[in-house]
Amino acid sequence: MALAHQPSMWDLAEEPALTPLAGRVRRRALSGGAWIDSLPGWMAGSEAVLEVLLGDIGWRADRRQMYDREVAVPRLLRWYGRGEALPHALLAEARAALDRHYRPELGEPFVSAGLCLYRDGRDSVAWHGDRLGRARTADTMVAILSLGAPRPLLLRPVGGGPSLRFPVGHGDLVVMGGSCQRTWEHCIPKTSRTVGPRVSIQFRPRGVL
Ligand SMILES: O=C(O)CCC(=O)C(=O)O
Ligand SMILES: [Fe+2]
Repeated sequence: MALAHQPSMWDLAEEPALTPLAGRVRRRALSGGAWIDSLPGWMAGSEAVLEVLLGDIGWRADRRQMYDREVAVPRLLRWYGRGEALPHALLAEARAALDRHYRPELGEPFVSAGLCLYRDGRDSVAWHGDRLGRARTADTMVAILSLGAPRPLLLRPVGGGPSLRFPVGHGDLVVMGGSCQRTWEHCIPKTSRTVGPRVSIQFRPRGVL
């Protein structure tokens, strides 16, 4: 894929590696039984992993019906279901590390990995909760590893209220938990700034979409 991509000075030199989660993840309680965990720079040297993901891993340009016309989804997608090999060994390690850290609280493993590629500032995801599946009625977790150019992940309570802003890129981790998918919404807004590509990897338990 021919994407103008300027490797970042941040993490070019390092070998990619995950840093520990225990004792370093910070939790912020939100209203309505939701919470968000964050660990900036969870994956060090993530530029090398980004390079692999920006290659030909089967990215799909989806289209969806909007009223009477079909429009392009403004980002590329690649979905990895249970048992499907992930495109970089460190992503499998990331899922295993999340599983070890969160299993006592979550009670089940993270199984799927949904990848989104935001090619530039025109790519985005509109306000939504991941509540097509079980998260519509039950508490769960969605863990997001972000690689590449930071973009703000915004969260706001369903029904309105001020939004929170988490800039995510370069190996940062955020985990949305508790009732977050049904009592809060999240989005990645478009920006007119010049930004490089960002890839987000969302790890979800079975039946959470
Ligand atoms: O890019 C992100 O970090 C968020 C993506 C997202 O919310 C989704 O695919 O459901
Ligand atoms: Fe989402």
